[in-house]
Amino acid sequence: MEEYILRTINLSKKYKDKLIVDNVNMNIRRGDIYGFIGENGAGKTSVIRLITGLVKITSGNIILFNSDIEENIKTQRKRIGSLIESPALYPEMTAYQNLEAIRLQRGISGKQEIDRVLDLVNLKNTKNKKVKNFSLGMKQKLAIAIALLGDPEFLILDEPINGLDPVSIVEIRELLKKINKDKDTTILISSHILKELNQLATTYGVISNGKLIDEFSSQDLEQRCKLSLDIKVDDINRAVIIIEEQLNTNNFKVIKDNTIKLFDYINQPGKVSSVLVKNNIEIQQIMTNGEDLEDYYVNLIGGCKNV
Ligand SMILES: Nc1ncnc2c1ncn2[C@@H]1O[C@H](COP(=O)(O)OP(=O)(O)OP(=O)(O)O)[C@@H](O)[C@H]1O
Repeated sequence: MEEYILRTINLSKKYKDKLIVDNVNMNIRRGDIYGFIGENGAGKTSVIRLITGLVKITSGNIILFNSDIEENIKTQRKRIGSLIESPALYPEMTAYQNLEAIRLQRGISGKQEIDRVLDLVNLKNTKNKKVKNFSLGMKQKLAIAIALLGDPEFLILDEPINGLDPVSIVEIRELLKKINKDKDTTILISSHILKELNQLATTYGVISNGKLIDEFSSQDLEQRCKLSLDIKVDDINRAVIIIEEQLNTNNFKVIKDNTIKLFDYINQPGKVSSVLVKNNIEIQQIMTNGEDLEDYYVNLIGGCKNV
């Protein structure tokens, strides 16, 4: 049976009369790297704040580690490590001192935990450097190290790669993959840049105007974005037989409107149409189809280019 780390049931948040999180049903399984995508202002941070208990739910429910009772959820939240917006760092302190202060605040035992997280985020060699002299990338890595203190089972990162240079993005991506693989840490990571999540996420949730408009696995996404030759014909049953017998392929599926989605012969529409026409099949339309991830996302959220 699948084990869910988090499910939200019609999760909603209203500010004044405006519903900014609108009946969100989210499903995150153990071991998922859940890419939470949405344009600016879509509601990603608001959902994350509801999950982590920073703001009160207007209506709906959260099931966290199989628990949906408010008192238990409070306890279960201790199993979460989170980075939400920029954390308050002590600028006059080093990375080590910042982590030590937070370790003590949170009551996490063992100083060796600091070395562990500093090592993970590759900040061990910053020694006496004060945080005020850190680059944005270093500060972000320190923020992730803070979220990793105590080795949480569920890591929630709100836009952790925002504004980072490409090298830091790759580093953080590799780090997240590593802890997911080594520790089976479940990760929820939000971004408005689909391309960045694409190399990381195993599951996606897409939010737009406060509504979770889609949730799918990376395999689904690959399938949905796959290139195909779409052929609309008058007689679908015969066309299928001809494709199987004369083009020797069953790498296709029949979709709506008498259309066959053929995943072979993509660059040979002439060959496919001539075989069908020779067998008296009327071709009403033939076109290559397929989207890259960006197109897919833009289409999904209704043509919003702000991604
Ligand atoms: N405390 C608040 N009071 C009123 N409106 C709010 C509050 N917090 C957020 N909002 C509104 O809720 C909407 C969603 O904001 P949110 O920050 O969750 O989006 P987001 O997807 O995280 O965007 P971004 O990528 O820009 O961070 C926005 O329209 C925002 O103005």
